[in-house]
Amino acid sequence: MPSNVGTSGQAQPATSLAPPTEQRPPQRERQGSFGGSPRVKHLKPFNTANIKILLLENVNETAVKALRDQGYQVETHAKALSEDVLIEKIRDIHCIGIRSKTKLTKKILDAAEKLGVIGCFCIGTNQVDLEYASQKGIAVFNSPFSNSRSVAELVIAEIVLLSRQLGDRNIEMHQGIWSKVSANCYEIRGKTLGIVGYGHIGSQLSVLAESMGMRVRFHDVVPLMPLGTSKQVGSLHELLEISDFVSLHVPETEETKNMIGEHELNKMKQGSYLINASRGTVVQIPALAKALRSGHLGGAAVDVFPKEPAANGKFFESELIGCPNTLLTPHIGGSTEEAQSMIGIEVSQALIKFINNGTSIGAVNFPEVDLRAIRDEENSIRLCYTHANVPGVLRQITDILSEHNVDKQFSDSKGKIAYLMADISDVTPEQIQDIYHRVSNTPTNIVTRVLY
Ligand SMILES: NC(=O)C1=CN([C@@H]2O[C@H](COP(=O)(O)OP(=O)(O)OC[C@H]3O[C@@H](n4cnc5c(N)ncnc54)[C@H](O)[C@@H]3O)[C@@H](O)[C@H]2O)C=CC1
Ligand SMILES: O=C(O)C(=O)COP(=O)(O)O
Repeated sequence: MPSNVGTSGQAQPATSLAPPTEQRPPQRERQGSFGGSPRVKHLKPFNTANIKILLLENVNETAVKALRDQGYQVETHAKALSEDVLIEKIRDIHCIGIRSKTKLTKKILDAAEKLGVIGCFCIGTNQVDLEYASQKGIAVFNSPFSNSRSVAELVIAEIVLLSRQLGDRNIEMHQGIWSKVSANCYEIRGKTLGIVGYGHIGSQLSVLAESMGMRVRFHDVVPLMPLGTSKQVGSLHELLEISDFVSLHVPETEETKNMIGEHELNKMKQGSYLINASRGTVVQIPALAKALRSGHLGGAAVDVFPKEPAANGKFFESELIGCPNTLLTPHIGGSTEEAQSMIGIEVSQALIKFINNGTSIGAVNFPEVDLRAIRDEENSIRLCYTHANVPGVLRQITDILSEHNVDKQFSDSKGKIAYLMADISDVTPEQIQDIYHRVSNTPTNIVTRVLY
């Protein structure tokens, strides 16, 4: 992170922590003071132009604008970068924004010398080594539901398309073939939709499907409130056996990898349909291709693949190409103007709050910590301390801060790490330097930042 946003125990020069008044950011806006409530300080890093942000995979303009408006240096790329280029680029940056394609592995994160925060401008965070990121004190944010509606609408369309074999009819017409058939074409009214994973997308789909007259059943690993007249069933196998359509909406985890293979496909009804807009690894593609070619399944719609091309125009290969009544889409479930614009706003705001204020609310791999606004006083600071979650740390911090006026403090832990925020008033530049130096040199330090 930038000069005043220290990393891993490296003491920063005094000037970077306590700039002279004339070097401070312009006087910040002040919050309205109903009933004489105290003015609040809008924290900002010392020099926002020092903060370098790399945005990949065509992250929406709403995010680019919001981040540039903060004064950060923002570099954008329309595509994912190759591993070699990414390793080079990530070395020097403080924040990276990605979508579902960029894999932030241990190797890549190890190359990132200053990285403090990652923004996934999508729902899935499986492309990031979350545990390793937290060990390195890197917070990861995503957009948990801004594209859920777009995915649910796509699936509704696919249910109708599959049921009427529209994909195949469309291909035939473009080849000049007139083939008017009604055999094995159905209305969706009264058919059973089986949803696997009844979270944001699955439950939204449930509501839309019922409004089209479908009967909805779902399977999830946790008991959930069924919406409308839908019902949760006892097991995945039970769901597969009773459904005319099965739609997958689970995250990529160890448990969901290869969740649908030959055995599961055989459990599905003769002539039923499978839809996968979750993650490519959830379905075993050779088994699905076999079930489609044999006619056991009536069709499938697949939006996500175990291996996806890195960019538009690159070659796509799959055993599913040419299978009957099979709709293949290039991972566009969340690709609508509405979703991308909302995601851009939501994730950029989370990144700005973390960089400027230390707020980790909404982080997927970090303890969620926030403090009410800091008092607008010249000599007040906010300490943000990410540390190993072991006994005795708070005692050390209390010792260091005991000579100062701690206005408020909050800390929380998640797994192996913990995160503490403390607002301290009436500190001189020398004292700020001393606090920073002592805290960042504690044996449990992962990242220490001082904001003002
Ligand atoms: N195709 C696309 O463009 C998009 C794909 N996605 C994918 O869809 C996934 C689901 O998204 P949301 O609904 O927002 O997630 P969510 O987290 O709201 O819901 C996921 C649900 O799956 C359940 N679940 C987890 N493991 C399970 C298992 N083994 N068996 C049954 N249920 C299980 C969870 O309990 C949860 O209720 C995302 O993780 C992402 O990978 C999301 C957005 C766009
Ligand atoms: O939101 C998700 O998890 C998605 O899969 C959408 O990914 P994308 O932003 O289109 O790369």
